[in-house]
Amino acid sequence: MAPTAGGNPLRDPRDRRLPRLPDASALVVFGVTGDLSRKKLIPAVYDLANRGLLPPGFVLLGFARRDWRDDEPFIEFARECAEKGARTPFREETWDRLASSIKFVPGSFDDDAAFDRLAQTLTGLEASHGIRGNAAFYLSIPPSAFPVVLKQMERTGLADEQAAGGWRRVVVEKPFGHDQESARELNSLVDEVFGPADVFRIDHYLGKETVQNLFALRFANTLFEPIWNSQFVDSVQITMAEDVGIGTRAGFYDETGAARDVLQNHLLQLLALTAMEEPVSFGAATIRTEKIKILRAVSLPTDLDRYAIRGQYEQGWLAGDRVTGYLGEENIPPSSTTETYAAVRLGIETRRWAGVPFYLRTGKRLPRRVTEIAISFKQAPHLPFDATDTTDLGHNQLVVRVQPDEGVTLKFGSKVPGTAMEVRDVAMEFLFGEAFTESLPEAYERLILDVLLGDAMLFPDNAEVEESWRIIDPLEEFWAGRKPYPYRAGSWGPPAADEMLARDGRRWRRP
Ligand SMILES: NC(=O)C1=CN([C@@H]2O[C@H](COP(=O)(O)OP(=O)(O)OC[C@H]3O[C@@H](n4cnc5c(N)ncnc54)[C@H](OP(=O)(O)O)[C@@H]3O)[C@@H](O)[C@H]2O)C=CC1
Ligand SMILES: O=C1O[C@H](COP(=O)(O)O)[C@@H](O)[C@H](O)[C@H]1O
Repeated sequence: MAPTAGGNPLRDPRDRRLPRLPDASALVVFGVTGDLSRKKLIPAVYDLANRGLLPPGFVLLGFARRDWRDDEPFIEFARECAEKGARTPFREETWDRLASSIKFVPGSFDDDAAFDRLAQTLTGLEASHGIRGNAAFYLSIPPSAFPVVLKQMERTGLADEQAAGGWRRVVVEKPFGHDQESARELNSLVDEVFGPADVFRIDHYLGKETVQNLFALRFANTLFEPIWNSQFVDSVQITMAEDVGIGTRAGFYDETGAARDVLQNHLLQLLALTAMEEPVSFGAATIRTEKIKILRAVSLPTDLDRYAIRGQYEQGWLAGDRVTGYLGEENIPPSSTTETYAAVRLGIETRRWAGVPFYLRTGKRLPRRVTEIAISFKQAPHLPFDATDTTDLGHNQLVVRVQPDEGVTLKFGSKVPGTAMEVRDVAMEFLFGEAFTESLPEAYERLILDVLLGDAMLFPDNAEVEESWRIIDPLEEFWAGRKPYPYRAGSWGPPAADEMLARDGRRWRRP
């Protein structure tokens, strides 16, 4: 058996399908009553328990400002979240097992005594649940609270592995900073309190199976590599469209906007995975090395006025329902200029990608929820057909559908049956749901498990985060003080975004 770089050479490759079980440990969730925790984290913990992927001696420890004197109300709260949000069926047997390892500590982030109680509770879990000093701290809290919670952990020694006698890790939610400078400050604080190897900056898009499939598609096949470059690729479009509005997250969203919320992280990560070179092996360091090279090579258009478009939704119709405009949403100031849509043309200054535009767009209240990467290939250099109009012919396209309808589509020209030599585009489809019996796990299941296992491969590092802000900061500076273009809820964004592509002789794909 050939040795694999970075892994155990004696390991049978088939063993990779066997589940890995983390050490006995506690997952401490700050902000456990918040939106993310209710909808994603608690259900993901339940799903992991249901799949038998949590170790004996696992504890879920919630920290929040609720007047819950003992564990019971939190256990009830967590049960509701699991029943509502879990992907796998709700089973009393799984729940009973999990419920016996659910704990709660009430407190506010500025309350020293609460953090002291948290530290004591963790120490006590050694005797009651045998967690061996292992704990991961998940900061599912407003980004403005990251520093105070990190400082509390430093003060109480919660991050101190030697004192704990086990591992200590921290998971920091996005957005990581507000710009490059604040990201740098946060990076130095978090790396100082925990040590760089114990910091897991989460970007849940990397936990999606369909995003990881980019590695397989690109590096497990010979088919695509020879054409994955500027000689054959005309352009790349990365779309993350949402039909939802801002929901109950007005305070967070109005301070953040679409570019900081998802362009800086999810979309730039998708760009990096699409464009990066093959890593020498599959590990955190090697993958990060390739991603950072791409992020460093990203260039912004000189003409931001034409190639960086942002918008804000106005009232409109979605799936037959009338929906309010952004300025009419609860708790949004009527004069807000925060964008809910952003589109930009980026370049990648490398030999492989020189001259290939990467168009990125994201928006709320667009017609449907869809995330995809569409790679458009150049037209064949010669078309031997007697057709009057060949402009639309033979633009092959490979579309990686991240969600929904997870899969890959290959578009190519085919002869239309009949006596004439008429060619029309057809599509060849691969659907995860049809090809595999295994269902797709939620991103947070995979990422929480990886944190407990100490596997940082799917987590961006500090350099990636800072480099991403290097790309976003000039956009934010350019947009500051300018009003976003309005667009109707239920439309595909402001007309200025269509004009941006039309200027280049292209148009957005309608997914
Ligand atoms: N929601 C989502 O879909 C996503 C969120 N994220 C990120 O996850 C993080 C959490 O987001 P989200 O859950 O939406 O935010 P929420 O505002 O819904 O929740 C924040 C949580 O933090 C608690 N909290 C706030 N201030 C304090 C304080 N001073 N002391 C103690 N607890 C406090 C809140 O408690 P209380 O209820 O008492 O106010 C609540 O439990 C953010 O960084 C966000 O950017 C990332 C991706 C998606
Ligand atoms: O990070 C975020 O992602 C969600 C969308 O996530 P998805 O997995 O459902 O595509 C987005 O709604 C939110 O604004 C953003 O913070």
